[in-house]
Amino acid sequence: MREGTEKLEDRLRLGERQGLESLCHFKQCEDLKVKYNEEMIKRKKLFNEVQEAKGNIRVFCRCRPLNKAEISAGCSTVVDFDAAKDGCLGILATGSSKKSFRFDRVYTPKDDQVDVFADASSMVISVLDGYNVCIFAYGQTGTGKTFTMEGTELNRGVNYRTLELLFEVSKQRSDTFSYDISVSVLEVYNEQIRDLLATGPTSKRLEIKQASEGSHHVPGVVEAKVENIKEVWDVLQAGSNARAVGSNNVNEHSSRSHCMLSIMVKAKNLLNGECTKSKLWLVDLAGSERLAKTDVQGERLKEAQNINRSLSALGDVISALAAKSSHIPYRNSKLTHLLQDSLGGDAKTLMFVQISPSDQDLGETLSSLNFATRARGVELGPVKKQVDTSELQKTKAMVGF
Ligand SMILES: Nc1ncnc2c1ncn2[C@@H]1O[C@H](COP(=O)(O)OP(=O)(O)OP(=O)(O)O)[C@@H](O)[C@H]1O
Repeated sequence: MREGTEKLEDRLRLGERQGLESLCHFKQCEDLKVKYNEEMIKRKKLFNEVQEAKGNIRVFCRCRPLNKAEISAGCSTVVDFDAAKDGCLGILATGSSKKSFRFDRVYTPKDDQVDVFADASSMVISVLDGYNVCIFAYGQTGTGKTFTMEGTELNRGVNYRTLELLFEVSKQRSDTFSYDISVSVLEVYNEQIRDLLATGPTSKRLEIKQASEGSHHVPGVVEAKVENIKEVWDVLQAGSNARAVGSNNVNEHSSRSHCMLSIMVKAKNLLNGECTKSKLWLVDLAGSERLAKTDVQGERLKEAQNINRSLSALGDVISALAAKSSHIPYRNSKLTHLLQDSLGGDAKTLMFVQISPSDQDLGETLSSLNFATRARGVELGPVKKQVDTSELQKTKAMVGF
């Protein structure tokens, strides 16, 4: 009898434990369901934002503050931010006339790096969903292109924040997706491509090739696989240092070359085996100001001609896209040829047009704003994922489809 009671008690304890376990399991399922629904709402929001972004080149305009030299020289501000919240910007041209411009966003000198990146983040994340993306900063020297893209150690810019966000989102999605992220850092100077991550002597000329599936790449360029944000910082620093090594005057040199960070993403959907390959370009362009022909000669003249040529080529590509021309002249410069997959077609493009507030820079400011206005009119093609079908076929074969 006593033995029977003990057995009964054991069975009750076992039943209680199993009951608790299934309750826990139920609770876990409920938590997962909530998490799943939250994730789906987030994805839908992102999808809507990306859909909204399709169909044109988005243009964000950012104006830096007047600098110390300008203040002590008594320069005045020609930019009117009264309607900046609505994407409108006024430029007080000569006399009392005012010229108005409209962009997707307008940032005043008071807006910080966090404000700027918040608006770019949905486009950045879409690279994890298989879209090609290009974000570039355009403008006169000294207007803050490098500040927006690279930032400073204490005030990091779009490049670092992009990778930080990509790691964060890929971690959140680790139940359903696996991601491989690698990074290349290139510089285009005088129409020559330089690999800023290459170590040792690099006498080899780097050229752009088209792969069989149509995408463009530079054979031989270092693609550094990055697993976490610490590694990213090291890679970005290595690129930045290499840029400095190649020149006597870093700032001078940086205004005369295009610095291009390429982030390659290979994604695998763990549920259906679908694989995508996509690329995100983050580009700090050379200064867009036109130098008077009489002011420059020798090496400086060659630099200026190459910058003019490549920025004109960028303008021509944008115009051809706007005109829905059957031929888009990507190959007229190294810059546009490199960006080919991420400019036009089914890619998403974001341009930061950087301006100075100073009356001394009025001419260059108007020229940059006109360039950006033309770019904003460009309609791109339908949104399509860069599905890597070879990987999909491999996975399907493995699971016996
Ligand atoms: N929004 C901003 N807020 C505060 N300082 C800024 C801002 N934008 C630019 N600056 C400062 O202005 C100076 C010039 O900026 P930066 O070097 O980024 O210009 P740039 O357009 O990249 O020039 P370059 O073409 O010569 O490379 C830097 O000292 C930078 O810190």
